[in-house]
Amino acid sequence: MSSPPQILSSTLGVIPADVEQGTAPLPDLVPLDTTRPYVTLTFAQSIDAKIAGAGGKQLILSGEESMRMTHWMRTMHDGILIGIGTAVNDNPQLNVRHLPFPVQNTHFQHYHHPRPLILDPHLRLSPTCKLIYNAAKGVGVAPWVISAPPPKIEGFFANEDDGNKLQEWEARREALQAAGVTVILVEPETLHPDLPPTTTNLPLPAVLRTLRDEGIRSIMVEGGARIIQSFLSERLVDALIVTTAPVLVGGDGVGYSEGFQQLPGLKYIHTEQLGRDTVVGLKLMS
Ligand SMILES: NC(=O)C1=CN([C@@H]2O[C@H](COP(=O)(O)OP(=O)(O)OC[C@H]3O[C@@H](n4cnc5c(N)ncnc54)[C@H](OP(=O)(O)O)[C@@H]3O)[C@@H](O)[C@H]2O)C=CC1
Ligand SMILES: Nc1nc(O)c(N)c(N[C@@H]2O[C@H](COP(=O)(O)O)[C@@H](O)[C@H]2O)n1
Repeated sequence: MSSPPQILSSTLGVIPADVEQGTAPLPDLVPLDTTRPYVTLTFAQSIDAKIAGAGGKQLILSGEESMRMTHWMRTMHDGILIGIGTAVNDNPQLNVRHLPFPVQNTHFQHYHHPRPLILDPHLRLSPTCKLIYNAAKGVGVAPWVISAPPPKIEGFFANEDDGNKLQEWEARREALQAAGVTVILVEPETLHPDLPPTTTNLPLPAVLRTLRDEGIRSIMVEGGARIIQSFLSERLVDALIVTTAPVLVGGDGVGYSEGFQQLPGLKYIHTEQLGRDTVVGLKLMS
């Protein structure tokens, strides 16, 4: 597959004729709400709708052809967003290494690589992860971590433990920044006072607005399970491209469809068989 498969042009749009395949994000990815980036949600699942094995074990579900389709899709977006659960569990690279080697250039310089964006409310990303290592070696784009400000310590309730937590948070932020990561803080929504702060999800509308303000016009959301649930149930999906591999994972595997309240209105666009996998594209109803 030396050019992007049809599922991508049918669902997302075509690359302008004067642009070499894979070298620039798609210019026509414009959401209805232009205060946020265009969102393409994409992942690979088994035929029993699991995205990982028991205990979150990473599974390579995509075959060679559909994996290459995913890497073409990565070139088409400004950013590639995952949750910290995936970053910690999979230690991913999020680059486009499965694309064909260009004749006259090095692979990394030739293609457009999306900026990795990690939703990480508690700064759990390791400063020695592959994303940071690759960027330091010049074979990856430095990730941005989207996080929340540290818990506020105020007057009467301040104690030594709170002070230590704040120092630890500052140390984690400094370590990430020293490793080349940009840390962006988004104010979390007001929590119910009885809820522990660990239950915080970053508010996606504010995250997306912040990313758009920082120049990110399109993102590909790759998962994992909780991130997929959040984007679908908050109806923040412009396109959905799902690869289904002909395997069964079983009841212990990780699914993504619990807890949906409202779903985005998506219309069917295209199905393509890539090797043994079936890839389906849907788009937001206009
Ligand atoms: N087959 C596929 O295509 C893919 C499979 N996977 C698999 O998914 C699994 C990981 O999924 P999961 O554990 O759910 O982790 P996620 O990658 O979905 O990350 C979830 C974490 O992101 C943080 N977060 C911040 N804001 C939000 C928000 N608004 N909504 C949801 N989460 C938010 C929270 O961090 P905190 O806990 O710090 O508060 C949360 O726990 C792995 O097993 C991985 O292999 C992942 C991607 C693709
Ligand atoms: N398209 C696709 N197919 C699979 O079978 C997968 N397991 C995933 N996982 C996602 O890709 C990330 C790994 O990326 P790198 O190979 O390290 O570049 C992984 O973390 C998931 O987000 N995707």
